[in-house]
Amino acid sequence: MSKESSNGNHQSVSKPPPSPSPLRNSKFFQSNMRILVTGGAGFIGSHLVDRLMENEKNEVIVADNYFTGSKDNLRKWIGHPRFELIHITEPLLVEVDQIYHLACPASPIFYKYNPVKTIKTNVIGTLNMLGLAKRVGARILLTSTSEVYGDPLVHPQDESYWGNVNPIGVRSCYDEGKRVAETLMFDYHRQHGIVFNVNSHFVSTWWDPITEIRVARIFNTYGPRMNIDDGRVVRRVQDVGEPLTVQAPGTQTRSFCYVSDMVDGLIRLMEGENTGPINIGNPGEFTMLELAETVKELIDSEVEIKIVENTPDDPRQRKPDITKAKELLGWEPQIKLRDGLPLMEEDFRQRLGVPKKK
Ligand SMILES: O=c1ccn([C@@H]2O[C@H](COP(=O)(O)OP(=O)(O)O[C@H]3OC[C@@H](O)[C@H](O)[C@H]3O)[C@@H](O)[C@H]2O)c(=O)[nH]1
Repeated sequence: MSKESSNGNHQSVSKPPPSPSPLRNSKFFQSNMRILVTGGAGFIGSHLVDRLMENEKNEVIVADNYFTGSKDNLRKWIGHPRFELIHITEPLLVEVDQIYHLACPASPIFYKYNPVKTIKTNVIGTLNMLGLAKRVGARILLTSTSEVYGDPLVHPQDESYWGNVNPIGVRSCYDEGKRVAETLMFDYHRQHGIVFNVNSHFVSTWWDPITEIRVARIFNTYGPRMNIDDGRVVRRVQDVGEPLTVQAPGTQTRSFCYVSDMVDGLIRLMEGENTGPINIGNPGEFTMLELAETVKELIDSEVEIKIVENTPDDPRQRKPDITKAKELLGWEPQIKLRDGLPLMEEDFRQRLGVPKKK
């Protein structure tokens, strides 16, 4: 807000800052952090909720439409006094301090199933969450994706790379959707709360703070609680009793991050001082054939590896440069693929009721 002064410059108008809720400062009410997690019933979301709930000062609200997530993932928190679960597809009116915005189908088979819904989730969903963040002054973190790099021509990918995305391809509902979501995040950040005078000098507007944003570009993630029907490669190569389907040519690469490492990176980003975008992923790079061979070696030595047809626009290589995450967040992944795969397999066997192979 600004007004014209006698010398023609815009001056900031004095307006008292919003006073914090009296309850927050009361000695009987600990200053809890109220955190919204969209997509919190999903694979990464539910692990994030577990970690946030471990802190007794946090109250967690999950908003999910259960398209790919499941209440089952949050079983242990349902009914907890610091936890709330909302079934939602529409704009949301809540008072929160932080928003982790994860909601979006992430497996290619799911996001390509209803591409219009996918892009709407990324564009309209992110706009709604930014509107909420702005209204209540919450810090918002977007889980963007390594798919913003498309079929990358730079390897490994660092955050300064603009990507190589087919804007009209079958994956673009997700890739371009996330790219727009990133744009919205930075536009809100730049636009809101900044007032310039006529000489283009910045005038601080402490009562209307800049929307605080955090953008994580997350790379392929795996671990317990992935949807049984997820269809992503780490899930598929663990289909008990089924051949391991490797999509041709099998030389394409991915880098797989265990879910607990991912959650740790997201929380560090949220709590830190950097907007990002920051790559969160494990730089250990494998071809899909190497992945299948590793599963064969660790989990089922008799399983057949079958080469099947690939899908359009499949990125040929992907590996995060995590220099920024290391330097700015003090983060790097701890769990190697060889250690994480058996943990994931154990979870799948338990959920499917399948005995361990001798
Ligand atoms: O059964 C399968 C499935 C997939 N694949 C191959 O495995 C590779 C990885 O495919 P996935 O379906 O697991 O996931 P993608 O890497 O293509 O996309 C993922 O990227 C990062 C995230 O943001 C998303 O989770 C997702 O879009 C691809 O090269 C694919 O061709 C197989 O070889 N066999």
